[in-house]
Amino acid sequence: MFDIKSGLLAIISLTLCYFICQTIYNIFFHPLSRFPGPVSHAISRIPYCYRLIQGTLPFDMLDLHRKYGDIVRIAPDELAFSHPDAWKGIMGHKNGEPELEKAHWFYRVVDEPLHIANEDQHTHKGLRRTMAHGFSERSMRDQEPIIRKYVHLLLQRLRENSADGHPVVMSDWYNFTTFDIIGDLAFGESFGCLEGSNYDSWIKGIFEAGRLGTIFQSLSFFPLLKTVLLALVPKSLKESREYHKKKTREKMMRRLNQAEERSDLIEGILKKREELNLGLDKIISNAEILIIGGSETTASLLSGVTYLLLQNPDAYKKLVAEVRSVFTCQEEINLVSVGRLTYMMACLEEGLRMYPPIANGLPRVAPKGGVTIMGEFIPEGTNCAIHQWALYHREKYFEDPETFHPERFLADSPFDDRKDAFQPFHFGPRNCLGRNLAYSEMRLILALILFNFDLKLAEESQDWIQQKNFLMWQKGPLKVFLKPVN
Ligand code: HEM
Repeated sequence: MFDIKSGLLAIISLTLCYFICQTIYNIFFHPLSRFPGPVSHAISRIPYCYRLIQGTLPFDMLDLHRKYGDIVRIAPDELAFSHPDAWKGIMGHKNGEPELEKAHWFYRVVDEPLHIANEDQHTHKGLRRTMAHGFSERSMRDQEPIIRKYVHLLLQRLRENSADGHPVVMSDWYNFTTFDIIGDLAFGESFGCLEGSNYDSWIKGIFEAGRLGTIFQSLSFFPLLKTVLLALVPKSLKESREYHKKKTREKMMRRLNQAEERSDLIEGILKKREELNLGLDKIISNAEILIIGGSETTASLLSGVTYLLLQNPDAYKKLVAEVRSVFTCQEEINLVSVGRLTYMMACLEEGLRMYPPIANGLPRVAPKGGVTIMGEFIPEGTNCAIHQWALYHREKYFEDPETFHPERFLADSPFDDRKDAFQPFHFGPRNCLGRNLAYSEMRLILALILFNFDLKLAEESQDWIQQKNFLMWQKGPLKVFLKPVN
């Protein structure tokens, strides 16, 4: 007689049997089984998700590469690469062959309109060509007055806030500045962070999105669980999301209603919106990705490099001497003239190496028919990623990687490094469109601060760099004493 008990037993046995067969297949017969890595990662996606959600993935990846080598299997269907040649193999131009598309489980976690950073290859090309105008040398020259306006407000705020002799939270001030600048360049108005000395709720949402993003990415592998959890999201959270969308829409409508032409980052796609078939939602999602990609990244690096300089007094003194000798007054400091600061550039590069704003690997997927990377055949459907923080901390490619040595990036560097491993803005047709803007903006801000103030790290921020990473660094307050130079 078939009763409930034996039915249940049969289901449990079948499930167990399925998992055992799956485990044996993943370890011994899967096309990726020849690649080294921890058995737990070969069997299941869960260990990867656990590290991602815990915020320790960048550091764990370094341990894994040290133990297993340049190519590590970090999930049943994912390989992590840690070698200079991997950039070209995974992200390089493919000369007519299909590119490795961005992994949907990582890039498209919510049902929102797509944008330049997560569109498929074909649509991306047109968008990028159009948006590139806003990032040209000429546009950047036109954008300079906007950028300067916020940097000058930053200097004013720093003077006011340091006057009582207390340390200022530099990490917040860098965030306020870069969010206001990109807000203006993408939406036609700032977030008022510097004005109000406060974060806008829009920006607080971005910080929360980092942690939530890792959870959603992990849930992509467990769709049933995702559906259940989404159904449990409280009504208040859904309402606040709707409110956020409404405010963003109003922001963009104000930009669209501006009559005069504006040489900003969004003008290009506004002009071609019909040709590219871009509705308001898509324009907004592209503006949003500019804010997310263009402000937290530069602000993180500015905080990181400030910390590293203040922990390395020789480098700090050398940089201050450079800024104050190349320029005699602050009016000389602009987006172009900061190009004369060679030591500053080396400091920023070294900051990007030790504290890359995009620390984790962003997975791409091997196309139909597979692909060859670093001489290895990689079967189709395999996720492939390069984890920057881990790669830049490997002794094999960077001499004395734990120490801040800007000299390694100078022309006559005595360091025996593999510089081609260093790609903080990624590589190939989907590399960072804002690279030049980022460098100019960061140099302008840092140069003006060092020209105007002497800096000292507060005691409570000595270990500031010990952070977790949830797609972005979980920066604590970076407290710094500022003393006006004159
Ligand atoms: C230190 C600062 C920055 C770093 C380290 C950085 C890094 C990156 C990286 C690694 C990517 C590739 C992402 C991927 O493969 O999915 C990227 C893409 C992008 N970045 Fe940046 N970024 C920075 C600043 C900026 C700024 C200031 C902007 C301008 C607002 C910007 C705009 C973009 C855009 C539009 C893309 C997408 C490009 C495409 O898909 O064609 N970034 N960035």
